[in-house]
Amino acid sequence: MNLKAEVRKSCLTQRAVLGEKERRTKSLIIQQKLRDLPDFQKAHTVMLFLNFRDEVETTDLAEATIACNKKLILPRCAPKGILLPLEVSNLALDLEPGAWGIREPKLTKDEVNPLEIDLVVVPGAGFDLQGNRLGYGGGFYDRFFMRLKPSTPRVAIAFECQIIGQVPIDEHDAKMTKLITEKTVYDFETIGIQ
Ligand SMILES: Nc1nc2c(c(=O)[nH]1)N(C=O)[C@@H](CNc1ccc(C(=O)N[C@@H](CCC(=O)O)C(=O)O)cc1)CN2
Ligand SMILES: Nc1ncnc2c1ncn2[C@@H]1O[C@H](COP(=O)(O)OP(=O)(O)OP(=O)(O)O)[C@@H](O)[C@H]1O
Repeated sequence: MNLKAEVRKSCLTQRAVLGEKERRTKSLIIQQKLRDLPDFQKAHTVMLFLNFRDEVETTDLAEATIACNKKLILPRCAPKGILLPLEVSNLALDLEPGAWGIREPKLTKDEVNPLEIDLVVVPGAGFDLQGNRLGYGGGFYDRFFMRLKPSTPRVAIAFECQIIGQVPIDEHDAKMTKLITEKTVYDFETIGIQ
């Protein structure tokens, strides 16, 4: 197994240790921290993801985004590692089980221009405190980040137990601007500015 795959496995094993109840409680805290962020409050168009497997739960956040009249964008996996950003206005009507059983927008939903997105909330298997991210190995988000405005915040959400000393990185791996856990908000933009 290569290094990324090995580290990914270890991060996912750590995350799986959390019980259902613990994950629910921590997820509520993380979602609230995200809602408190100026990046979120200022944003008109927010791209979230809907959780699968043992990820931070995000359904409440998605509902809240719609309820405060923001444009909600959710990703749909397309061939060749492409992520389609589709607009969702109703979680009960606009979704279907997609790739890997992830709740994804139906293909009939409108595709938005990535340049219009004000904030991207990012999932991941593991993170380090230099802002590096390890995903599931599809390369979906790294390809997608290249289509955003460079100034669009990329805010990862994860449990504290998914943080490791150093994420193995390649040239194409984009850094996060922030990472929210149940413990705190790590801000990687200010690094090097102080
Ligand atoms: N909730 C959520 N949605 C998301 C992501 C995510 O991380 N979380 N993604 C973030 O990118 C994309 C989906 N990416 C995925 C990439 C790989 C596998 C997967 O199961 N891969 C195989 C191993 C493949 C291999 O080793 O080559 C597996 O784990 O069995 C699942 C999702 C888009 N949507
Ligand atoms: N911007 C890119 N352009 C071309 N290929 C890319 C790009 N980003 C990633 N890839 C390719 O995609 C594959 C998976 O990359 P990587 O392991 O970094 O994915 P990941 O960040 O873990 O996955 P994800 O973003 O789907 O959660 C690698 O083979 C990598 O070379």
